[in-house]
Amino acid sequence: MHALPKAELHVHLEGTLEPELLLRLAQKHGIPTPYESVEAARTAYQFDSLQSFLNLYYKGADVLRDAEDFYTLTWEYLTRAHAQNVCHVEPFFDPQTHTARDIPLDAVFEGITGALRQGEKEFGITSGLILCFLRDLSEEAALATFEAALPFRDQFVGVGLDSAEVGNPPSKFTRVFANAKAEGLHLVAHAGEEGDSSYIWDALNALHVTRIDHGIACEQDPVLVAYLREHAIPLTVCPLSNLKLKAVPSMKEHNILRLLKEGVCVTVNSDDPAYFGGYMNENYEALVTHLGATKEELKALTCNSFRASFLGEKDKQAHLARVESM
Ligand SMILES: Nc1ncnc2[nH]cnc12
Ligand SMILES: [Zn+2]
Repeated sequence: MHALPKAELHVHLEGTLEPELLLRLAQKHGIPTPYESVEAARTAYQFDSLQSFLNLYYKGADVLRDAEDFYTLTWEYLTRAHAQNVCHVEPFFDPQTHTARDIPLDAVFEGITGALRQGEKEFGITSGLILCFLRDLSEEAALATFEAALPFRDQFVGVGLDSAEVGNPPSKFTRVFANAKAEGLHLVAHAGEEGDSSYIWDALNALHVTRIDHGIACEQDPVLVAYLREHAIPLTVCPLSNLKLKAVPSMKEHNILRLLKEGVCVTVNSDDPAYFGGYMNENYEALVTHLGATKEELKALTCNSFRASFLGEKDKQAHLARVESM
């Protein structure tokens, strides 16, 4: 499993901020931190809901101030991903978390894409960056963010939707997703994480996304499960995240392998690994330990990660052939 080549399609770069780096950057910028030590930070990372996590996650992101910080953040993530045989990544970032603090967008892009380029050069990790809108903010704010990001259009391949789900349905963002589609961008959205299956339908029908982030609530609606299977709409599932944020009561009750058996294109991802206690391999390991995932199932999940990616057909086939040969 460790040796299997994998693609990661659901990871928030801000969620890869390990306590060690958080403290280092706080010291660099002379910012008081809410944590006295790495241990204190890890102890504080206890959540009972998505919102309780987001409160700490946005607070942590405050230490990211300049291009060098975004470079280091992304580089450290890529180094960990490479050590776990992740060979393609489609990471998210939240520009509004940074522009709200007057961090210029060009510093954010410069740092992130500089590291992604270096990751391809040094590790051979290919990537496609996804710009996420914060759904608890207005669509006007998302539209302004999208306009501001257009000068960097060649540095991202898609747009997504994240932050507090319940009460912020995808259809709130219909216009900005239509604009992104007109720009030829890929469309994804978090849906059915804490929200019910109606959020997934809404993301499909109102935003026309081609991939759903999380999506575990689809099981509430058998018609939706059949739709996802028949239209080959992938789900980027994040098992450890779902456990930590109590989207599932226990790992034993996680539905990822049930959905795999039902023919849904489910994939394994880490979401916010610095906060949820594991990167890609720890997420796969949880499926072996608690759900008895077999080698064939692990291979099917890694194959799905390439099928569900925004790689070109030739690259997908090359990766799939490598997995099949193992
Ligand atoms: N799991 C998650 N759900 C929604 N927004 C997020 N932002 C970072 N992680 C998230
Ligand atoms: Zn997420």
